[in-house]
Amino acid sequence: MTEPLLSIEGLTKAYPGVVANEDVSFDIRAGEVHALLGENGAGKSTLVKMIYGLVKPDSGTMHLHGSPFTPSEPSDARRQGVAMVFQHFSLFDALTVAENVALGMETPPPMRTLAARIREVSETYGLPLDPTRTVGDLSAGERQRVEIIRCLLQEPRLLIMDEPTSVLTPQEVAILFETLRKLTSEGVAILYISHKLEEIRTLCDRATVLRRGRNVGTCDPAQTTAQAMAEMMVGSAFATPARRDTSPGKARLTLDALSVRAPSAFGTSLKDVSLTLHAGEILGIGGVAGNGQDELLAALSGELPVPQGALRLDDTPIGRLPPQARRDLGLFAAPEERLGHAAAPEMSLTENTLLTGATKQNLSNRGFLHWPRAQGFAEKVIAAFDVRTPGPNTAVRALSGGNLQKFVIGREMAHDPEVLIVNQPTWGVDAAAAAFIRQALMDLAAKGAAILVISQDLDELMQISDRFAALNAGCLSDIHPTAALTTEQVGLMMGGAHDMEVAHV
Ligand SMILES: Nc1ncnc2c1ncn2[C@@H]1O[C@H](COP(=O)(O)OP(=O)(O)OP(=O)(O)O)[C@@H](O)[C@H]1O
Repeated sequence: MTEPLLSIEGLTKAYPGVVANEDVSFDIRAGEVHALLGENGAGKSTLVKMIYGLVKPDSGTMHLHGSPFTPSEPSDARRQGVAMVFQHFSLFDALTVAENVALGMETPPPMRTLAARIREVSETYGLPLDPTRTVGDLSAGERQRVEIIRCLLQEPRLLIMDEPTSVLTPQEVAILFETLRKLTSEGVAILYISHKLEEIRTLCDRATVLRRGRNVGTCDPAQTTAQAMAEMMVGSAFATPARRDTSPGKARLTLDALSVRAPSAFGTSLKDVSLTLHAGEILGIGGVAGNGQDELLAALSGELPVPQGALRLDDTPIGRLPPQARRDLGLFAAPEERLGHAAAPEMSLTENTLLTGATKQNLSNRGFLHWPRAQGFAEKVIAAFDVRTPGPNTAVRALSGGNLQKFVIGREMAHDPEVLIVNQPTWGVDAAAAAFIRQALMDLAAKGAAILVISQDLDELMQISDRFAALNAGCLSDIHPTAALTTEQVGLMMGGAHDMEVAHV
């Protein structure tokens, strides 16, 4: 039996109204990939923040290599060999890779030495990255490599990764797993948070499951089915989404040869994009992040004005209408970035209902807000989407990532939209909640809504969408019925084979 690298004994941390971690104990061994599982709000982020010195436990102890470990801040944790790659990268777009890495170091070496070190680590660990490239030009996978290399330069003994594969292509996931395996062969331990259970079964040696802040057990993922792990997290069985029979209705939303410049320097311009979205269908748009997804959502939601005639809702040209005017016509949208875009972090859930629901739910009248009604609407969303929070007056920033996602998607769906555009609807959401959101989208389509789902999760799109297209460098592939597509054809569409022939059934 290997001596534990890190032992955690009875860690407890409470926030107002919620115990995020309660008496959590487990060990992490050198050279293992240890998964930390749990549904949204189970306390995973809180636990790793305590290990990384960002949050101080109320009680409990930790030992690193047998010595008491009480990191007072992240730099203290880093000095003792603990590194962390966050879900949200903290990089400056306008700086180079090497400059970004230097910013994270307490005493950076001269730039040439650092660039050489980055090249060396990048080659040793199979993470291709040029230190002189500007970060704004990098893909999500390459940005993540900057963060990983930044960590590896500190030669960590424990590397914590928070949902590292949610932004990666399948090929990038394979590269990352190779790197992690090399690290573990050198004795580094990896603490790995993810909701992707099949990946955990492939990669991880052990998994510890948190449920409502408590450790409910450790299992061997290779010997446990994904469904069994999901049920351990939730404490009960849950239903997987069931496809419905579809009969698409009339065309509702039509985008006609839209070309539009990206609003930001590092965005992607849309090139000659045409699509028709019908009542009662889900149209899935796949593709690797950064290929025009944000711009497409912005053009459809009204945040990015386009030529008036390029976008029509039924027969009405709406290209220049702002988001609120589109909502008045029944078109709602939920963007990918939940903090700061879909929701205002410092405002309460009740206040956040006003952002998109003021008119549709009659939450304001001649400029006066109707608070009881807004609160009632927030409570309805919380109940319908099982948002774990002490109540509607909680600030958005206090919600766990997955619970905020449930709130944002639930808020738009609760308006009973006629046309709904969503980007990454289940990003960071646990298996049971993802199944719930997917089922809710299918039910809404079955009631006649026209739904466009942009997602990087191909399995999700194959499961819920009736037709599928892929975005690549701002161009949209042809649109095909999902049921007729093979994985290989989908890969080709994502790679930019726009005029491939697909057998229609
Ligand atoms: N700063 C904070 N203030 C108040 N409550 C908080 C704070 N941070 C976390 N919480 C609460 O603690 C609980 C655990 O949250 P945590 O972020 O650790 O969950 P998680 O398992 O990482 O969830 P997810 O998978 O959704 O990211 C949640 O109920 C959350 O609302």
